[in-house]
Amino acid sequence: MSAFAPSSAGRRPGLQPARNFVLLETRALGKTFAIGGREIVALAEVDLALARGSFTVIIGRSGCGKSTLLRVVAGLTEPTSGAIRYAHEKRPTIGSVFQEPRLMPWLNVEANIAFGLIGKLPKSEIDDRVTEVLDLVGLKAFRDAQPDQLSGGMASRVGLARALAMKPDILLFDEPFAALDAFTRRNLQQELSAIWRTRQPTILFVTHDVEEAVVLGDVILHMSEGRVVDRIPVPLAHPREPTDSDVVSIRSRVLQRLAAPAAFHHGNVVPLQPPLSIAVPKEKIS
Ligand SMILES: Nc1ncnc2c1ncn2[C@@H]1O[C@H](COP(=O)(O)OP(=O)(O)OP(=O)(O)O)[C@@H](O)[C@H]1O
Repeated sequence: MSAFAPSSAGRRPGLQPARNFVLLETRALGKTFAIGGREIVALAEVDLALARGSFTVIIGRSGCGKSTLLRVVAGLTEPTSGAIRYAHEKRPTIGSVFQEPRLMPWLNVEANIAFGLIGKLPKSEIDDRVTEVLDLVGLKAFRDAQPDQLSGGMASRVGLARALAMKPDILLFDEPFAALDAFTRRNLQQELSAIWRTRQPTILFVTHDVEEAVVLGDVILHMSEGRVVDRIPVPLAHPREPTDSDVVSIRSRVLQRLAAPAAFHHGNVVPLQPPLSIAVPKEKIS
């Protein structure tokens, strides 16, 4: 599809203002499934705009369509209605990270990470990429380890490294840290935040955890019944700590908005007012 201008100010909550170049945009995206003769509407009408280098977090109740949206954006499932548009002729490359790292048990860490690159790059370049991403996720010493020799957190890091090694235009995360203990989860959040700050990938991240959403995201989209019903900017500088007073205060306001999203439906989006002391990073979506 041909290049398109960044969308104008959020017509519906999933769209964002036109300050950054939009890499991928969905318009009225719909997906229905049939189960036993019954029609299930997983996505009703999703508008979403991913600006290059943005970190968008999706939260919402179980069954509201988050994973389906990721699958449609990843090209793993065809939408039933609506459209996905890209900034370039070519579909952006997309990497996915799931709750279970889905490593191949018969391959060691290096081979798991290199797998998707074999045949696409010369061996020396693959080796360099593996070294680079293992360094990023702090697992250089485990290059030769087998998956069953890793802890859950280490396996998650390998899953993240594998996605990073592909250097995709967009990284999709489906509750990647949900199964981990609080300490490992916090470490991985910090590592992901650092990787995002240094490499600026475009990220779409699904979580049930509001604190995680506020610590990581530039913008939080609330999904309900297959729609984006609220768009909440998080205009805080990175890195963020869960205990930062600004994070705590935005988290509690997000929780309030989750409880009463109707007031913010359909473009009637009221940005959270950050305290005056908060530095709003330049180049970020407001
Ligand atoms: N392959 C499928 N076949 C039939 N129905 C499906 C399929 N995938 C998803 N659904 C239905 O679509 C709806 C949305 O599911 P989805 O997995 O996207 O929700 P979710 O928000 O990711 O939930 P959770 O937070 O529990 O992971 C649900 O009603 C689910 O039953």
